[in-house]
Amino acid sequence: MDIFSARPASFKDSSAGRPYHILVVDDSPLDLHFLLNGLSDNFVVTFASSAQETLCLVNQFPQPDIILLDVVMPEMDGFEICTRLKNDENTQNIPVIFVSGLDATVDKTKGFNAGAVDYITKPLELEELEARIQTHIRLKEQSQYLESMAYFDPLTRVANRRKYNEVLQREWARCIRYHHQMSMVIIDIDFFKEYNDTYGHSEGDNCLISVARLLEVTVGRPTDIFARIGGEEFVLLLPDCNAVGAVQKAEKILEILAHAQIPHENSHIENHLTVSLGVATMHPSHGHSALSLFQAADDALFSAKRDGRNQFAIAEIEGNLGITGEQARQHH
Ligand SMILES: Nc1nc2c(ncn2[C@@H]2O[C@H](COP(=O)(O)OP(=O)(O)OP(=O)(O)O)[C@@H](O)[C@H]2O)c(=O)[nH]1
Repeated sequence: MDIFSARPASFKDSSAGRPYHILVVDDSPLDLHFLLNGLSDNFVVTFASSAQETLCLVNQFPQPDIILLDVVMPEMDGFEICTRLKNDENTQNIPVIFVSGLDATVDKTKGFNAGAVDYITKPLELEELEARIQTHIRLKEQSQYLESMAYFDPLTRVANRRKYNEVLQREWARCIRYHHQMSMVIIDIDFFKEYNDTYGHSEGDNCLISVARLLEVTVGRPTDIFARIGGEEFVLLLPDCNAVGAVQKAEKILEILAHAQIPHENSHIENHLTVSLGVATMHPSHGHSALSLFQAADDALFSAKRDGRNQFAIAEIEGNLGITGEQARQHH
């Protein structure tokens, strides 16, 4: 789903461009099978009759949009299944509705405490069930939409500084744990003030969008992130990446921009748009914050600007934390 596209005007238009997928978990699903046949064609239904089958199906793509979960099940009851789904970051956002013959308040409360969004007692009314399912899917889509708005830059649609900061903190901790290196490349457009002055602010905006589209492809792994962290400043964060890999990324970025030839007649150094880059690699450790990696890359960026722009510079980091520029060049 394009996170910036308008939300569906009516429930008929699934934002995923397909019918919504309901996973029904029930050890004796015959009654439900019969009832759910009456659902509109906005939905497709899959059945699971055990905890094991459920935990397998929820991790298959595309994941269910919603789960209808029975309480009384052999081996593992519905409360336990729900708790497991909510404790797993891959499945915690799938809304769970309990569907049960147990109508005591204590059971309903237990269901909500396990993380369910609703608890419906049997016998079921199809119309009410469908209305509740629609409401919960809509609420989930709205909260997903709001969440993505908070994490993406509205102009370029790449991750914003907030998202970058969260990923940086998380990946820094992970690299400490596994003794992996982490690299960062800060990318700053050269003479962007002149670009705006020459072509106008609106063309400047379009230019930022073009640069984002061109450079986001340098993200190679699911843990990498490309973000806009300032007006004309982007960052490529590369967990589990050594200095040689980071230098290769910086070279690739220079190559992409040289190839794109975005006109910039007042750039002072070329007749097309260029960028300067600061590259840093560290062995994350408890004694240092993730900010030290950013600081090192930023200092390197300053050197690249000072030395003439349209180039990268590698951070010189003292001690056993960092990889010196000389080492990176030799490996390369
Ligand atoms: N169009 C547009 N311009 C922006 C945006 N954010 C920042 N800028 C402009 O980017 C320019 C950055 O200027 P400087 O920091 O002087 O940097 P520069 O001109 O690129 O010079 P060097 O970095 O030294 O090569 C300023 O003119 C800002 O107004 C934006 O969202 N859209």
